[in-house]
Amino acid sequence: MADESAGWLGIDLGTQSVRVLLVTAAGRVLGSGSAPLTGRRDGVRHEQDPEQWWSALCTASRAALGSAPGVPVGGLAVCGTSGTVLLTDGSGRPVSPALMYDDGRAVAEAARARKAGLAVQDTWALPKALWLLGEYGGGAGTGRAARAGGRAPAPRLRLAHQPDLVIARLTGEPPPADSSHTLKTGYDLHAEAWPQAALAQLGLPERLLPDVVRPGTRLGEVCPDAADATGIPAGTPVLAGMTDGCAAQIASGALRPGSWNSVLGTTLVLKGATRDPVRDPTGVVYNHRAPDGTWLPGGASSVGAGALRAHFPDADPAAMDARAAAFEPSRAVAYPLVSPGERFPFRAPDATALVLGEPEGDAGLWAALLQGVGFAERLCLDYLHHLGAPLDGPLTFTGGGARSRYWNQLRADILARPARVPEQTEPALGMAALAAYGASGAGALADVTERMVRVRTVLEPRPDRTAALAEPYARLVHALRERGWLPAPVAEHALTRLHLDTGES
Ligand SMILES: Nc1ncnc2c1ncn2[C@@H]1O[C@H](COP(=O)(O)OP(=O)(O)O)[C@@H](O)[C@H]1O
Ligand SMILES: O=C(CO)[C@H](O)[C@H](O)COP(=O)(O)O
Repeated sequence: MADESAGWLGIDLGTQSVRVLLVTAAGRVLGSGSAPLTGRRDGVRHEQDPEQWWSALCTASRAALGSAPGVPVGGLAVCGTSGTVLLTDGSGRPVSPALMYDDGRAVAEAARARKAGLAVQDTWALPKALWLLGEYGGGAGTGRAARAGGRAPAPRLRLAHQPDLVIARLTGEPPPADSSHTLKTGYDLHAEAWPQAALAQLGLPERLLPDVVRPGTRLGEVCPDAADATGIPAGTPVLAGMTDGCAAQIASGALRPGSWNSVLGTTLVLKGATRDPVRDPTGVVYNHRAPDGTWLPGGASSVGAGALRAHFPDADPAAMDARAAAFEPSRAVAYPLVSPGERFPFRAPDATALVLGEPEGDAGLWAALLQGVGFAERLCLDYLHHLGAPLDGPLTFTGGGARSRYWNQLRADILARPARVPEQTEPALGMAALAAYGASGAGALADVTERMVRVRTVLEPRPDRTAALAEPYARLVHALRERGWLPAPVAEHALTRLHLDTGES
C-alpha cells in the first residue's frame, strides 16, 4: 500500500517503555505513543513482569492512534529486546518472570551450551531458558536439581520470547516465534531448524520450543477483544517482527550489502547488511537474517553512552560537549564499559572499565569518555574487517548518543569515514517498515525502507583530526592487548588499518 493516507504500526517492547509509531509508507509520522515499563534489577539479575507489556501496549497504541483518528492501518509488527525469554503454560500464560536481555545469571548454563557445540554468549536466551527450566520447569521447588538436567520439565510448558505474549493477545492465539528472536535461543538461521540433538542433550525438549517463521510472515489479525483494548482496528494484519537491534537497523536504512549502522544507546550495537554471513569462530559476531535473505551480521558491545549517565547523572550533554571540545584529542584514554565484561569486539568476561591517565576535571573526563566510545566503535569495525566483512557501504549513526552533533563529528573523525544521521531512527519505525514489507509480500526490504527513512545529516571526517586521534587510539589498543582482553592478531590488524588511514607509522 503506497497510499499516503494509510498508516503502518510499529510496536517496540523496550526495556524502559513500550513505544508505538504510526507511519505512512513515505515516513510521515501520523502518531506516536509510549508507556513506561518497570523492571527488577539486582546485581546481575534483571527481570520484568510480562503482564505489564500488554497494559503498556494498550496505553501506547491508544495514544498513537488517537492523534490520527480514522486513518486505515495497513498492518503492524512488534519487536522486543533480544535474548529476553520466559516460560508459559500451554495456553500462553506466563509461569515465570521474563529474564531480560542482560540478565547475567545463566553463566554456567551458557558454558554447558557451548560444550554441547552451540556458539552462545552468557546473556543469550538459550542459557536463560535452561536456567528458567531449573527454577520454574518442574513446578514449584525444583530449583537447582532440575537446572543441572536431573528432572524433566512439566509437560505443558512452552518457551516464549518477548513479543509472543502481546501477539497472542492481539490475534487471540499463541503465535509461532519469529526467527530473529530465536537466533539467541540456538535456532539455526542457515538450516532454518532447531538444533534438536544438541538442545535435547541440554534438557530442552522439542515440545518446549516454538514453531518458527521468518520476519514479516502474516501471523493473523487483530481480534475484536484486542481491538477494544488497544484501539487498533479489528482485522488489522499482524506480521512477525524482529529483535530491537534488527528493528533499529531497518529504521536506519542500512540494508544494502556493505552498509552498516551503529546504534549508540546505553550500549553500542553495530550491524551491517551482507550477502553472506560473517563467520566468526569466537562467536563474538553473530548473524541475523532479513526476510529477503540479506544477512545482518554484527555484535553488541558493553561500551556505550550509558557510561556518561553513570559518571554524570545530571549533566546537560550539550553544555558538557562544549566544554569537552578544549580537551580533544584527550590524552587520558578510556574504555568506557557500562557494566563489567566485554562481548564485542572481543570476549572478555573479566574486563572492567578503563581510564589511563588523569582526565582534567569533569570536562576532561567527559572528553575521554566520548573519545573512548568512538575508539571502541573503531575497534569493532577493525574486528569486522579482520573477519573479512565488507565495510565499503555507507555508515549510519542512530540511538540516543547520535543526538550529539559534537560526538557524531568526533566519531566520524575517529572512524575516518563519512557517517549519516537519519531523522527518525526508533526501532518502532523499523517495525512499521517491516509490516509494510510483509503485507506487500515481495521485493527487497531495502526498497520499502528507503521510502520510509529520511537522512538528516551527513558528516565528513576531518583528516587532521583523524591524524591527531591516532596516537591515543594506538595506546588504547596496546593497553587492551596487554591486559589479555584483545587478541594479538586483532590488535595488529587494528594498528595496520590505523597506519593506512593516517599514513603514519
Ligand atoms: N545529547 C546527547 N549526548 C550524549 N548522549 C546522549 C544525548 N542524549 C542521549 N544520550 C545518551 O543516550 C543514551 C540513551 O539512548 P537510547 O538509544 O534512548 O537508549 P537505550 O539503549 O536505553 O534504548 C543515554 O545513555 C544517554 O546518556
Ligand atoms: O541491547 C539490546 C537488547 O535487545 C540489543 O538490541 C541487543 O543486545 C542486540 O541484539 P540483536 O543484535 O540480537 O538485536
